[in-house]
Amino acid sequence: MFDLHPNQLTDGHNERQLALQSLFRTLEDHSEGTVIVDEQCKIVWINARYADRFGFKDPANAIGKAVEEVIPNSQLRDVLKTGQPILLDLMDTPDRTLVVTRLPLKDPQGKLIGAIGFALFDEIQSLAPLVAKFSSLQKELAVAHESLAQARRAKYSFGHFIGECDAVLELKRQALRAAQRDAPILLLGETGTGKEILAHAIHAASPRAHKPLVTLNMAAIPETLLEAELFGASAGAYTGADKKGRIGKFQLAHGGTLFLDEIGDMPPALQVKLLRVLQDKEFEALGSNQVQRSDVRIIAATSAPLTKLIAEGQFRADLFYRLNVLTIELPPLRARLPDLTLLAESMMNKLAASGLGQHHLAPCAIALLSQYHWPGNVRELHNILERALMLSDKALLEADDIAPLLYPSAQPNHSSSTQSHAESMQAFEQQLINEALKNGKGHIPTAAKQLGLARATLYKKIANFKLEGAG
Ligand SMILES: Nc1ncnc2c1ncn2[C@@H]1O[C@H](COP(=O)(O)OP(=O)(O)OP(=O)(O)O)[C@@H](O)[C@H]1O
Repeated sequence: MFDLHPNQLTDGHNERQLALQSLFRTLEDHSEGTVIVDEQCKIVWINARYADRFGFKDPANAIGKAVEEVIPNSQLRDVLKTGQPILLDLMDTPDRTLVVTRLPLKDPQGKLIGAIGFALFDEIQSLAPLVAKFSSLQKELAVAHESLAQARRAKYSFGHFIGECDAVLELKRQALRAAQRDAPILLLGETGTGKEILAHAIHAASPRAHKPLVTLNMAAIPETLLEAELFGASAGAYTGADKKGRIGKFQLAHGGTLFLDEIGDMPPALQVKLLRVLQDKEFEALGSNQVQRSDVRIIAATSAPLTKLIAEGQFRADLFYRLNVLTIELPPLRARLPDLTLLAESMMNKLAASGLGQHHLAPCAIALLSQYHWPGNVRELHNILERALMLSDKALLEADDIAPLLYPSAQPNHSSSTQSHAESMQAFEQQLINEALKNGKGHIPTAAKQLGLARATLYKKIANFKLEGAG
């Protein structure tokens, strides 16, 4: 195909020139059409075959015309604008789709002087398997994007936050007002008081509602992975599975809201980086020095005593002041007992729908629940009711059905009647911890939450008891 004579190849000066000429001739001979335009995108040359395809019997009649007057869907003007080739593309013509290549033409000094287009072939059918695969991959991608977007929408609105007592109405008023602003929000409250529901509701009521809501729980991710989880990692920042790089939660939440749960557990080094994002709206991915802009609204939550953590040097005061702009305190369940019946009935309705049968609470059961101190708050109420429903067939639950679940140690335990008070208490605590670990499938932060204990306290207790499966 390349009609170079072997002697000509030994001439180093001519080699490149000959190769270029030969390449052009080969493409010209074997393509369906060739067109060359000048820097104004006017046709300076078109071969007869190509001109004929567009209704010009004599190619000379196409010369001097703007390329689009002859080839309506030509993109050669884009090549002139960008100076970049379009190596492979599909172009529709009135009778068929062509596979085309478009290249910029430059003079020896590199100045753009025009562009050249080749219609490589019109046998689009030969590309059918490739095109079919491409369109099926595109469809799969669209489905995956949709389900990801679904996962990043708010799951709860203010309607899901059950409660009508004065404290809760005031809480909802504050949250609704905060939703309209763009400053960070800090949600404070004991474990199980509904901070996560409220974060979702705030996002759903904010002007960012149609953008993603992304959540990261600081206590649930090992410290070594947190930075990449939050800010992303550039390719090569890692070895192993993540060596391709990673998109961080800040990028995923772009335009929307980032909910940072258990902010009190954020490692000090990351606190500095978060502070910078809050101040300057800038950050860099792990292993990259490229500065990225962040348009993310932060909602942070914690059940930890932040002021105590600051005093102990575990939480930065400057970060606290940045976060502590719109602060909302969620009251514990024991401070909103008027809502207990409403909460319990709503939970029992949901549990009934999940197949546990419709139950109600007798006044004596409600009185008993109202006396309890609820260290695990609304989450604990849900657990107690779920267990009561599983254990009883009665439609109307009474105090006797609930008491053993609230105060198991108060129940007679004949096998341990010879134990001292301290031994009984220890056995009881061990049993509680074992149960929480079982419920949480060995996950210590989950078990700690259920028990209303700090993680560090639970670790210590487990070490003392030498519990099996503490994981
Ligand atoms: N006001 C409420 N109405 C209905 N359900 C609630 C309410 N508050 C909490 N819950 C339920 O209690 C459980 C715990 O709520 P959530 O996770 O929002 O609490 P949290 O304060 O974020 O807890 P933690 O600090 O342990 O993460 C969830 O199942 C939630 O649905």
